[in-house]
Amino acid sequence: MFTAREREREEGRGATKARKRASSRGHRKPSEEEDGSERRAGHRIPRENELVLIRGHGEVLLPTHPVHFSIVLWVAFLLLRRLTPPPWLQNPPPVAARSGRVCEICGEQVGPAAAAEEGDLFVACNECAFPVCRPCYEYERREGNQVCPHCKTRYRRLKGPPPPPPATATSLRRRGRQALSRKVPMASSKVNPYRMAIVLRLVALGFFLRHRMLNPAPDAAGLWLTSVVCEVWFAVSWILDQFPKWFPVDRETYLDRLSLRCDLRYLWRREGEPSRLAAVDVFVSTVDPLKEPPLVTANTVLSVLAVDYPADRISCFVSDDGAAMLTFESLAETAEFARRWVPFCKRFAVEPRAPEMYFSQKVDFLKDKVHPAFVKERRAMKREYEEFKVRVNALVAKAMRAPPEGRTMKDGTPWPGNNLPRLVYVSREKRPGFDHHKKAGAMNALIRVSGVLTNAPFVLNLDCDHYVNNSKAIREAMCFFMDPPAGRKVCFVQFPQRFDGIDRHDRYANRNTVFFDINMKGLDGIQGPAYVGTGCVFRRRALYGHPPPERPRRPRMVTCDCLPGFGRRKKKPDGGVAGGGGEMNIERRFGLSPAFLTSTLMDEGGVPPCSAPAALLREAIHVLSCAYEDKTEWGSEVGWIYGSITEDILTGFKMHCRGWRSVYCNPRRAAFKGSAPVNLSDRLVQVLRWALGSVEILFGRHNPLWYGRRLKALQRVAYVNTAVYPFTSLPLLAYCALPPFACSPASSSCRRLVFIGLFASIVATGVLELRWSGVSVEEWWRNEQFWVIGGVSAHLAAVAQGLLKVVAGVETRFTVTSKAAGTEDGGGGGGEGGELYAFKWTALLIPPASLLVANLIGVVAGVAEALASGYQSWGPLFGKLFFAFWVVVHLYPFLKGLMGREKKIPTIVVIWSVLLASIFSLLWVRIDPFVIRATGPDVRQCGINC
Ligand SMILES: O=c1ccn([C@@H]2O[C@H](COP(=O)(O)OP(=O)(O)O[C@H]3O[C@H](CO)[C@@H](O)[C@H](O)[C@H]3O)[C@@H](O)[C@H]2O)c(=O)[nH]1
Ligand SMILES: [Mn+2]
Ligand SMILES: [Zn+2]
Ligand SMILES: [Zn+2]
Repeated sequence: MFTAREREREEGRGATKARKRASSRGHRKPSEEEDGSERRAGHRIPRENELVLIRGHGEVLLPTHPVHFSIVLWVAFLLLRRLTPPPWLQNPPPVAARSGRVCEICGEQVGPAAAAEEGDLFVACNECAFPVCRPCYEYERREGNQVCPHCKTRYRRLKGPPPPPPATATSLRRRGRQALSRKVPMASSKVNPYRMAIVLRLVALGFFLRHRMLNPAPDAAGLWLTSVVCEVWFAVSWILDQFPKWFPVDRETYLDRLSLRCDLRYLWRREGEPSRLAAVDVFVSTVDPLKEPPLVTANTVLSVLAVDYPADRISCFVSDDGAAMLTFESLAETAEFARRWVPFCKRFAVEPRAPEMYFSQKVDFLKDKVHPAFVKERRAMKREYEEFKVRVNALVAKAMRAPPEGRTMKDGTPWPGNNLPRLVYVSREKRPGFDHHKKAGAMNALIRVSGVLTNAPFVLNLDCDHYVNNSKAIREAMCFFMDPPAGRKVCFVQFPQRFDGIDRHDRYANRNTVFFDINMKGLDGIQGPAYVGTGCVFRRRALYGHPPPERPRRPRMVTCDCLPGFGRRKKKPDGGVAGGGGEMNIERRFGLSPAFLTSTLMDEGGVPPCSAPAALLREAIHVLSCAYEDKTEWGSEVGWIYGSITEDILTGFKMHCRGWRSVYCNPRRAAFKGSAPVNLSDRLVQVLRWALGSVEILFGRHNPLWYGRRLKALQRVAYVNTAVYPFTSLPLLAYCALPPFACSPASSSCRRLVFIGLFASIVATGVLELRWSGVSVEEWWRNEQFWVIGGVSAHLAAVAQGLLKVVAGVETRFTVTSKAAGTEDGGGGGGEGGELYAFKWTALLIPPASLLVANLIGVVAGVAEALASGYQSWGPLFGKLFFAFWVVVHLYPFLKGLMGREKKIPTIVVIWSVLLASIFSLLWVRIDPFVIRATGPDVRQCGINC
């Protein structure tokens, strides 16, 4: 309820604060420092900390306010259906229903539950309801392997007839105690062959390396040694990548059961009794309104505010790291527009709830929507959104041209009512001389502010471009957190990153499906997925550096109005505060804000009821000051962890080290969607940043090789892989650059066998991996290609920069990726607008371009030479050609990216690469570092017996 003016009054009053604020900038001057152009020059401009609490109210559609409106509708719905819950509230459709209730073992009809009865069908497995007839079931229990053939749950003895009754509201309520989620191991028919292939590949690799080591080439020792070192490194990096994928799992959530536990009671709750769903603070980070257009952030915020969750349990905090007037003003517009948008979304249950994406969907929006008012409302809404866009874009235009007389603050009038989720704009203080720690610093500022203002026990973190695509996403996460025994050990629930607006063929592997659908599922079977920076719901306690609760307590068999193991714990904090607490300790840990310290002690979240808004606000500004974290454990033990620009990996790693587990949640409708860099240069810069962050982790305090007592072994392997993968770029470069490596190793039949075996096992693991994960061959291939492209450019640069940081202390920078505004250039699908072809010069383009040229020259020269010198040289040529070809096909998307739409390679790239390539080949011919000159006339013969 704070308007800008009130805020200024607040600030004016804080006399002590003003003293703390060093020197000249004692009061806020809305002058040229607000200017976008100055801000553009760099993000280090010291800014006053500012915080405005904006609260909107919902549009009244019915006598009740909008949140309750949907509930009222729902009650009516339930009553109409005589308390049979709506389909989405019922169990996930059992497999039986889908397959027509035919036994999956013998093909007979699945009979009735009890011999004497008609009606309900026999259900063998209470977990997944996989259709198995009673005779088959009996047989499986007596002589078979006694588990459900589908989900592998042990069959429980079914005494006599009682099958689970069909779902009714009453029975559902009784089942209210059931698990909210379930781990679904991959079908063993898919995973076991995969594991076998891995073992075979390991064996073949062993033979291959043994063969290579036992057969040195005496006349080309350098070449031989290099190749063996490279091959051993490739083998190691493969093992690091492979073994964490040994236990892949999927998960299933039961939103219906969650609803039942929380919403039904919410429905029938007494006046004033809050919902049972835990509160969630949503953090949205943005930094540069020019690269991250306000409309993108606005859409993300709108999708958060409209999420399918009780409004009083959601607060949205936007971190503006650029302290941009533009971001603030567009946010004020957004809050205003949300008053219409949110009720509309909830009333008609539209998806997604980011208006830009919603209105650009090319689907028949009338399908399945029978509500008579819908068409009219939708049209009106669309018009309003267009007007909103015009207003926001006008703000952007205004920000571009700085008025000479300086800017004035737009005055928000206080918004009456409070039916929307809270929306808070936060811009932390930054000053020269203070490291602001990039995104991690911004997130830590938000977690403190939110701790003071709302203190929800859960926190959702989103990048400004990652909007909520599935309005039930937060509920999905709650299915894991609120599951009594297992949920208490869960520190975060990570959703995969999915993207809009990527070109159809995903030329630069932006979707990252191999990572999100293979590696992450593998990790989920060990200790849990890594945190990837966005689309992640945290337990606040885990962010505060607490370890997981020690002994998981059995769920209490209690009356249904209590949530076992959740919310009613009356115990003291789990001794997480190092050394068991004490005021001194917790101050040293969290800093000197009494309000914040109090909030960390609130076991179930929330702020003390007596706190006055003005005092809270003052305290919120205090915890935003840039010196707040001095001599505290922020960034080292608490909150987002500093020291790497991939703060995400490090933050998740730290939690896993403390013994927490995380969960990977992959609902059918993607939970969140974001934008990815579209053109080659941006993509390379992004990959460079990630790789550099990894190198920083490797050289930092949190080296996964030894850090972390409670990290599981395979999880450690995965983190080691994350930290060392950029180094694979070195052998990769060697392999791509030295064609003579290509000497065919196949001369004796035994060697040939080893080679073929290796090759076959590589193909087999690949194919089987794709089979269990459902990733397509094209996606896999793009990933391989980009592994080479990124490897010989971005990863290489990352290794160099990382070493520079270690040796010379050169600080690393966070280059934000540009986000396309809206979906104009093909957003929802396609994305083949100008952006894809945009060419931006970066030095990262040089190495792959040189390699491309060198290998193309190699192919031509090789063929020419072979033609000149006759038959006998075709053998070795084949090997050379093979590898040159391998390099060229991998770099092909890179070539396409270079050529742009006009299919012309920019001159500068041509010059550079031809130069480098010719220097390189000259060196190669002249000096020939590896090949000791052979005696014969054929001087350029390769040293290895070929
Ligand atoms: O000083 C900074 C720099 C960045 N950001 C925010 O960080 C987010 C991620 O930046 P982006 O340029 O989109 O990077 P991506 O490579 O797309 O992001 C991935 O990788 C990052 C780590 O490198 C993670 O932080 C992100 O969550 C993850 O989505 C954006 O919301 C930015 O606004 C800040 O808040 N402050
Ligand atoms: Mn991003
Ligand atoms: Zn059968
Ligand atoms: Zn089953």
